[in-house]
Amino acid sequence: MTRPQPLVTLRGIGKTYANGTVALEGVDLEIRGGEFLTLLGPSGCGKSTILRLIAGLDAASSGALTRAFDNVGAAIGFVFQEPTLMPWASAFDNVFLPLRLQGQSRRTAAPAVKEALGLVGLADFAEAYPRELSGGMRMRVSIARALVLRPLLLLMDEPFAALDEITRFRLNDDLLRLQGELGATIVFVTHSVYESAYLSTRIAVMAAKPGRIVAEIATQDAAPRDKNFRLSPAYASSCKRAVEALRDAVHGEDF
Ligand SMILES: Nc1ncnc2c1ncn2[C@@H]1O[C@H](COP(=O)(O)OP(=O)(O)OP(=O)(O)O)[C@@H](O)[C@H]1O
Repeated sequence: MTRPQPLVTLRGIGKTYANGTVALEGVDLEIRGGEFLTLLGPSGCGKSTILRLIAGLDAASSGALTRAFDNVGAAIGFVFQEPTLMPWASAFDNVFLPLRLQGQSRRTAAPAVKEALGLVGLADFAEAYPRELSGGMRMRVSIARALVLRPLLLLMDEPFAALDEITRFRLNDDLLRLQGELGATIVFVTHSVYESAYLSTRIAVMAAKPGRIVAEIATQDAAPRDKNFRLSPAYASSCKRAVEALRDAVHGEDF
């Protein structure tokens, strides 16, 4: 059986910034349809740089990056660590933005905007302003804005890092539910071993100086992600493998 073509393929990717920082060297990575891939690694190992290259927000210095789709703007949704909402606009208008930029009228876009807000549990908060929402709710609006174009691929750069643990757990569950409902492929950046082990079907562990991938951990066969999963041996085993790979990755440094 032939494997389906990956959505995005990185081959021998290097990235050196203008100031000489070698952010990535020799990165080989395939993003496969339907997977939840986490990039896990210490600060500065190039996780955000990989997302930016995949999204076409920056260009690689060497190697080849190929995508199985053309319209990058419509096919990729991006969620950043900060919700980056327009403070003067309602939740509705924030989620409407990508459709507005496509030239849609508010009235034409309304069903899609309401659906996206509904997907993240904010159907009743369309008219609320960011200042009226909690941190978790603001992040939900940000996710709805990324989903409103129904992207093939969702790139998420430490989206829950600033949230408290309980809110983070809740959003982790919501994200898995959303992925199941939408069938989206997700590439997720985190520093957290626990978050990576909970969410992913595959973890790419990275090391810094230069940024590179040092291990891939498949967690696909772990038990279903229900309320007991965080207490399960499968989860503990994924955490252990990720900790060991990270320890090897930062060998010689404090861990
Ligand atoms: N525009 C830039 N110009 C120069 N150096 C940069 C630029 N962007 C990132 N870097 C450097 O490239 C390296 C990788 O950065 P990147 O933000 O991709 O890492 P990261 O793993 O996402 O880090 P963090 O977890 O702290 O967000 C770091 O050394 C960073 O300082």
